[in-house]
Formats: sequence, C-alpha cells, structure tokens
Amino acid sequence: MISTDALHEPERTRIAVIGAGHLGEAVLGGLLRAGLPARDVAVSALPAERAHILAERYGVAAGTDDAAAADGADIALVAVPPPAVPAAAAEVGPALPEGAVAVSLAAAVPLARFEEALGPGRPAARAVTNTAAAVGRAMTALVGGIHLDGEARARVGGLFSGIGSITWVGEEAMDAVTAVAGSGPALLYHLAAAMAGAAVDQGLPPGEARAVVVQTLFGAASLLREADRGPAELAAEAAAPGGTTREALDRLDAHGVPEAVAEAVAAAAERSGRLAEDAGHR
Ligand SMILES: NC(=O)C1=CN([C@@H]2O[C@H](COP(=O)(O)OP(=O)(O)OC[C@H]3O[C@@H](n4cnc5c(N)ncnc54)[C@H](O)[C@@H]3O)[C@@H](O)[C@H]2O)C=CC1
Ligand SMILES: O=C(O)[C@@H]1CCC=N1
Repeated sequence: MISTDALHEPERTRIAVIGAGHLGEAVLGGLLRAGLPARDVAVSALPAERAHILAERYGVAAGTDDAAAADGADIALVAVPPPAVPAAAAEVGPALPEGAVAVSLAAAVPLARFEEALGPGRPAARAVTNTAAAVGRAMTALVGGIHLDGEARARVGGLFSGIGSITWVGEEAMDAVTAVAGSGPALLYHLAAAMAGAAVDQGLPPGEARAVVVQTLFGAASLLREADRGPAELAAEAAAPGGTTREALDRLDAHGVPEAVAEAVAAAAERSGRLAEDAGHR
C-alpha cells in the first residue's frame, strides 16, 4: 500500500544558518525549541570543530561549507561577522534554490551590499535580532529587500515571530535598532551584574542575590510589557514619597545615569554607522 503520509505533511521550511557563533547558535536553538525539526536545518560554522560541536548538540547537519548548507534551503540566515558578510553571501546566493530568501543578521552591513553579493534577483532581508532568540524572546527588526515579495516577506516574518517579537522598519532605523535591540540585552546584563554585586555587598549570599535580581528583572520586564502604563509611571508607582526607591532613584539621577544610558545607546548607534563606513559600505 502506498503511504499517504507525505500528502499530509505540513509544508516544510528548510533553514540554513550560515555562521553559528553566539547569535547564530541562539537563533538555531530558538528555532528548534519552537518546533523546527532538526532534519530541516543545515548549519555552516567555522572552524570544523565548531561545526562538529553544533551537530552533536542539536542533531543538525553541520559543516564548514556555506554553499553546501544553503543548497536546498528555503531561508538562509547569514550570521557571520560584518566583514565576512559579502564573501559568505557570494557563496550562499548562487547555492540557494530559486525563490529562496537570504537574511543577513549582521550589524551595519547595508542591505544593498548584501543583495549585491548574493547575486541578481535574490529575495533578501536584513534583520537585527538578539540572543534572547534562544528562549523565544528575541526582538527582531526587519528590512525587506527589493526582490522580497509579499509571500516571502510573510515567510521571513513568520520565522522570526517563532523566536520572539518582530517589527518591519526602514533601513535608516537600523543603527538605532542595533543599539537598542542588538546591544540592549548586554546593557541590561551589565546592570543586573551591578545590582547583584551590590546585593552581596548588602549581605545577601551570591546565589540568593542572583536569583532575586533575575526574578526582579523578569517581573519588571513582564509588567512593563503588559501594563497600560509606561516606565515612568511604573517607576513612580514603586517610589513612595520619602521611601527607599525614591532614595535610590535620586542617587541614580545625581550620578547622571539616564544621561549615561542615552550616551551609551548613541555610542552604539554611532559605532554601527562607523562599522559600515570602515568596511567601505557607506
Ligand atoms: N551577538 C549578538 O548578540 C548579536 C550579533 N549580531 C551580529 O551577528 C553576527 C555574528 O555575531 P556573533 O555571533 O556575536 O559573533 P561570533 O564571533 O560569536 O560568531 C560568528 C561566527 O561566524 C563564523 N564565521 C565567520 N565566517 C564564516 C563563514 N564564511 N561561514 C561560516 N561561519 C563563519 C565564525 O567562525 C564565528 O563562529 C555579527 O554580524 C553581529 O554583528 C547582531 C545582533 C546581536
Ligand atoms: O556587538 C556587536 O557588534 C553586535 C551587534 C549588536 C549586538 N552585538
């Protein structure tokens, strides 16, 4: 009897991850966690030992050949360092099947440069995402290329929606988005480390301090996401007149912390612009 399983198989989306370092692995892990079958993923990573580790860890096909990973993929995610993007794209573009989409996850590299390296007519997009993809909580900003039609746009949007939230933006917003969505998690980890260290100074055991800080950040982020009030109102609600929170907020303001955060974000955005200039992309 002929098996009809194939007739009932939901449409597959085969994914290539080109360059699986910190970000590529986070996205890979998030996609698998969201239900993408490992058999539908091909990874290209350097050096060969890294590819071997990823194959063992995730049960995916992994090697060092970008074109081999892209061959047969519906969507190729290019997560190599910015200077390596043009060469990787030149391998990936010709290897992808007709209609398949290439997405650059690299900071700074303009979409037009990525499209040029992929070759003529290739549907493409640029994404800024972050390592919270690993737990399905990424923030991803997407820019669509000139050959990305509505169907392909929906496929790319759907893929990134599986690992967090998405927004489509104009490319002029990408330096700012890179500073906030890309670099932002590290700013918050930096803050978390300072808070945990301070809690230890105040007498909490390190394990306890970490657990308290993590749940506090998680709770605050969750409330911020769900409440109908913004961050200033939520801060005011937590700061009773003459109380402890007011004391702490006043100290942060006296040290210019809001200005320092603004300066840090501006520096990251400016660095994103300079990265592109240094690589001759602007
Ligand atoms: N780490 C992060 O949180 C974020 C990173 N990005 C972007 O993602 C890209 C990767 O960043 P990270 O993962 O942090 O760097 P990483 O250095 O951890 O990973 C890059 C990986 O690409 C590999 N590689 C280089 N050329 C390759 C090629 N031709 N084929 C296959 N693999 C190749 C390297 O061996 C390395 O393992 C960068 O373009 C960065 O701007 C963007 C947003 C956030
Ligand atoms: O630090 C970087 O350059 C990358 C891009 C945004 C986050 N990480």
